Amino acid sequence: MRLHFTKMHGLGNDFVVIDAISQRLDMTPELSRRLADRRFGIGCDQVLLVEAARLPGTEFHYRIFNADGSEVEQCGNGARCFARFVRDQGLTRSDDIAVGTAAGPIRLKAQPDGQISVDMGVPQLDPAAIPFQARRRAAAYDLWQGCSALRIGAVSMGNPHAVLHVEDIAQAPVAELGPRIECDPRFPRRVNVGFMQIIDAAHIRLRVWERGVGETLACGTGACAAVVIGRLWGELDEAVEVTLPGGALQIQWAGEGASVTMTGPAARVFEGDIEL
Ligand SMILES: N[C@H](CCC[C@H](N)C(=O)O)C(=O)O
Repeated sequence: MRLHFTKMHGLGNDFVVIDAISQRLDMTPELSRRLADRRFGIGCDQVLLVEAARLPGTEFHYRIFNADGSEVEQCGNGARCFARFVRDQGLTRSDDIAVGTAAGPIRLKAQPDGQISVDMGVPQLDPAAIPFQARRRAAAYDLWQGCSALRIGAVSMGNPHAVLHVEDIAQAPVAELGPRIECDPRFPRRVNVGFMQIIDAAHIRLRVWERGVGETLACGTGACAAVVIGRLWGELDEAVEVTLPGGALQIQWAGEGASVTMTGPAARVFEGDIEL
């Protein structure tokens, strides 16, 4: 079976994007691992499927698979690439595209400068919605005890995120703490882990250990999660520039009950066919 794909990225967080409307595709964890494999497949952080709409009021359905084969609820950088893909492929002429995801509908807006703005929905802070095991909701939680005690924020952007504060992003223990927190039993569906250095109230630097992938060059939902937690900690304004290793995203969040808006680029790298 031959499968046509487009390789894309959002600030270096890279994707294999597949039109699963014009191509018949039964995606499995094994197939998504194969496509994501950087030696035996095409190579990417996530595989994104463009499917026919399932919800009234949406134009498409958007599915996301991590490199480890796990299907997940949301991907922010991928959403921007999704918008560019469906417009470039002529699958829509809209510049304001409603898309269904496992986490519910999101809105993708093509900006005149070529960037894409995404309404990422309202962040969920109740532990049960993240999900995260805690007796009650709090702006910060103690993870682990004793000398390895950590203070984290926890939030869902449709997918689960833990956020911790670091003094120097370059020295952040991403490889050491990322996998340990990702698989901590208090996160029953595992978790993405953001390491945030606050530069000032309108600018942070961020590195993210992504659930199911490892450290990526950028994480869109991670940038949203970090701004939400930073605001809850009273340290960030409504509009924040988030600088990740792969580049910068603009995040806006007016506060509890409001949607988070993310704006940034989406790039096409190449198209190809793979024999399966
Ligand atoms: N690793 C994430 C999915 C991709 C998120 C990221 N690539 C983004 O841009 O939001 C998870 O397991 O929830």
